[in-house]
Amino acid sequence: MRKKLIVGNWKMNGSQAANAELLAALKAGFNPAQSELALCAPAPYLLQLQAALQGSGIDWGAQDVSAHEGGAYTGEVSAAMLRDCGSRYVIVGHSERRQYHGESDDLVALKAQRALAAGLTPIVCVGETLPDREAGRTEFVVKRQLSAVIHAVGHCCSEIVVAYEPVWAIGTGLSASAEQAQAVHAVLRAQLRAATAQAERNRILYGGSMNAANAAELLRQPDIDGGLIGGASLKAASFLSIAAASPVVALSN
Ligand SMILES: O=C(CO)COP(=O)(O)O
Repeated sequence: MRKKLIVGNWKMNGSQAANAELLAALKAGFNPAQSELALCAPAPYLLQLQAALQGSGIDWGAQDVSAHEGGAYTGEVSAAMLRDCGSRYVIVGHSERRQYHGESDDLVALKAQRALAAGLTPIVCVGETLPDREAGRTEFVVKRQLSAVIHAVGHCCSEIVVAYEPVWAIGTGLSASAEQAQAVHAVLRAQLRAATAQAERNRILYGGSMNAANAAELLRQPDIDGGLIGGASLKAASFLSIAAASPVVALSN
């Protein structure tokens, strides 16, 4: 079993003062024997995370990255800049970016490629909307989204993290059931296995209303390797209790 990876996606939340409090509490409560922990913060706070978290065992990263390498792209943040701020991870293709910023599968794939080239681990989000699920299109949609990334990153495929985030479960308080999530994770694992001999290394996270109450059951599933947590990552107590719900793993990967 892979050691669980619990990632907080702060989305557009935080302030220097609130972050300082949250980071101090997380550092004090983090138990590296239980899980790996990472925080994906708004870009202006990455240096604050670097200063606070260096040497703590907690990783950090961003929530988006430019598809361009650098130059005249006003407002964009490059993968190299994120790396320069000590980031290990970057989320790409979050449904909020796909939905509100029109990000296509191909753009997300390019961003994943840029991230890997700069030494970052992309956390590639996939997930169906409620109409997709109701029309029986869940598998088709998530496979199409992941396929674009697999195609773009080629032999680096085993280095990505995948996050299955059903859009209907995000911020709604209505998590997918452990069975629903595991079924989709198994589909994604099979897709990764077909693309790389090292698919057992890939972590596939679940995201969508994961909280202290439902984390243990979700994290017990064989293909759920961790969580991508929104709302519940903004409070130290709830985020740490999700991390503490990770099953104990004898051998880390
Ligand atoms: O979008 C998410 C993480 O990326 C999930 O958000 P919530 O945990 O708030 O549902």
